[in-house]
Amino acid sequence: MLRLARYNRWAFQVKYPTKAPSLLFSFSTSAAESAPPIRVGLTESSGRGVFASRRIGTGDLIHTAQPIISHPSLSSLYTVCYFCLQKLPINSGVLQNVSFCSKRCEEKSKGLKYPLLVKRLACQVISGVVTPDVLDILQPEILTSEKVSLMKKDFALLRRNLEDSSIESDQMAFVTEGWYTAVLARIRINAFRIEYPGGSYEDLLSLAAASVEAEAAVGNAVYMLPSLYNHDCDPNANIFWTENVDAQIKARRDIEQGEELRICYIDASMDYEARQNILYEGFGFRCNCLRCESKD
Ligand SMILES: C[S@@+](CC[C@H](N)C(=O)[O-])C[C@H]1O[C@@H](n2cnc3c(N)ncnc32)[C@H](O)[C@@H]1O
Repeated sequence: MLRLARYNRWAFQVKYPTKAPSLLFSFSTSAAESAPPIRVGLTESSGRGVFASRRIGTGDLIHTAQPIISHPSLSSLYTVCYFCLQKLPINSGVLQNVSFCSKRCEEKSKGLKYPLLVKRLACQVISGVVTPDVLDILQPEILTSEKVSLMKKDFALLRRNLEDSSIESDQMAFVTEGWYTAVLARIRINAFRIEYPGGSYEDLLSLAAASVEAEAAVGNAVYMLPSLYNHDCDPNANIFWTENVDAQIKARRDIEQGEELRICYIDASMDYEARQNILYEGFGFRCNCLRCESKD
């Protein structure tokens, strides 16, 4: 999970509903027939969380999820579809100069190409795909006043960028400093880094190139339901991507009804101190999982 956040004390006014979202879930036919075996509820000490509503077996697909917003990483701009992040075909060793894998993806993205999730979201709102408050339900990062000042500079750039694109002022009336910081505060702690499992020769080549450029991810995306999963350093569920931006969540072991489902936000092979530091510095919380409580 991409977590760039620093979690400091600055009273940030947010709309933060506790109602579970009911949109943007999609369910595979191999998952439960009608609804996934989960419910969203309150945990004792980690805010909202996702719980098993019935027993789930090891390896079961719990649900899949489509993103609210996504964008390719800069090194993948021309190698994956700009909308669904699926790898683009390679033609005789030369990458085709296309950015969408299909007409459908091109139409769904309305042809818009912006490198940042927040700009992408602004464009989606302007083109009527989503409403400006679509991310309000997600937990925001708590921002320092210094961070907000920095964001304001970026905000001015975004406004200028939209004005330069000849977008009518009433169409972008929602693009205020308040909207920008609130959206970014959510993106920063809820965006996932999308990496595909390496397999083919091309995958290995691009992985090698990516490690030189320190960017193995094909892109980033924000989802609704997956953002409600809390972290565990020994998780009982995994989130992963196989060929495009659609996420899959699977059980890593048998899970009893009522048990909280948790995924791992970081590299769980690190030691206790390193994990705690990364989770605190980057994600803004002290991990309360069993593994951390026993300082393993
Ligand atoms: C992506 S959100 C997860 C959903 C969140 N609990 C909510 O109510 O929206 C990440 C936030 O959940 C809390 N959290 C997640 N895992 C945690 C853990 N292992 N220990 C303590 N807090 C945790 C932290 O506040 C963290 O910033």
